[in-house]
Amino acid sequence: MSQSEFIIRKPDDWHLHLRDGDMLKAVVGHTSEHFARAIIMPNLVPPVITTAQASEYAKRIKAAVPEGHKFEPLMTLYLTETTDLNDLAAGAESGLIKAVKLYPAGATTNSESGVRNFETIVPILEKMAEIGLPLLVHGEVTDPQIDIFDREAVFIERVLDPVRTKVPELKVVMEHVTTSDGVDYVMSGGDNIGATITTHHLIINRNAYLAGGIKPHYYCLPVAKREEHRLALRKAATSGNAKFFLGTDSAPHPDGAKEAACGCAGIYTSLNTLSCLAHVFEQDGALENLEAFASLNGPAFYGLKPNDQRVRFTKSETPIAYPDKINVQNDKVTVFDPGFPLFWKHEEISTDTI
Ligand SMILES: NC(=O)N[C@@H](CC(=O)O)C(=O)O
Ligand SMILES: [Zn+2]
Ligand SMILES: [Zn+2]
Repeated sequence: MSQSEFIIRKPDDWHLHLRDGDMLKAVVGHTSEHFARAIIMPNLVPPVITTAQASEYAKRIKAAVPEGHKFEPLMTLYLTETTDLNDLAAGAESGLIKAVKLYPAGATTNSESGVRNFETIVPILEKMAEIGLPLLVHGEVTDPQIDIFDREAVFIERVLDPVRTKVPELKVVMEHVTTSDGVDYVMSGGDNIGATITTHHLIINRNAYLAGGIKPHYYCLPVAKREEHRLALRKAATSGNAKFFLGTDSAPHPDGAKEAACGCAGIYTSLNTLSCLAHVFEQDGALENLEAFASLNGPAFYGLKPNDQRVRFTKSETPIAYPDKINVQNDKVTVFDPGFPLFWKHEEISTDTI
């Protein structure tokens, strides 16, 4: 399909790191400008474990949203082995808590308070299944014996599948799926499993951070895999299949923390994500499925209505300009460089005109 303009419902981001304090203030506008809602990751330091903490964090996010933007943070709790089941159920009941995030301890940024023994959380998962609260998983094992490129596939076999067999009614989202193994597992898993796919995993493979010098701004977790896996993700995302939806996993770190001997994992994509996605979907001849991926499949999985607002995408003749870095206090955050120029602009339009 060759076209230079199209309109979709306003997208949501089903996996987002906003951080806190100065970083939150610096980044939230890049999301709230183009997304109506986002699932907010709870891996702060200290993590967001209780409903009261989530409620306070939601207030700080709302206070940081620039004037004129309408944005709803969808709050999550960080699952620990000592999470209070009653607090979690009450948080869900109140409507504030939309999901619970499982980090295997040590798997990624700020995951030290995560879960070591998966048996301990079974009663919590049973309660979540009962009340229909989704479990969001960072799907990688932490066993040092397992090669980092295999950690997602081994997580499915050792943790995810046994958990789903034990608690079959549990709704699960495999966050930032990166392998064909993950895509196949989700595809064959019935209605109560879905997956988010990031923008960057649709664009980069492992050469991006390893070939021609080490490139810390393409380093994230799960690490981008071989090209065949990227292609499997592209196929899943652009197919329109309701199980797959956008979760940018935009994860800002100051440059100083990434350009280091032990650099942090995370790629900052909020600022140019929608232009990148339009490029990807156009390349794959699937612009008609961008709305499903970015605006329809996520709400359907979460049992929410899609947004009423509309966004118009227009393809410009010349590449669009965007900053390669943003300022945060005394440091910078590098914006994701897709490696090709971007031509798709987008703006919210008045619904009276459609
Ligand atoms: N994706 C990342 O590489 N980093 C995320 C954590 C996560 O989502 O695993 C972060 O919080 O920085
Ligand atoms: Zn993660
Ligand atoms: Zn993340």
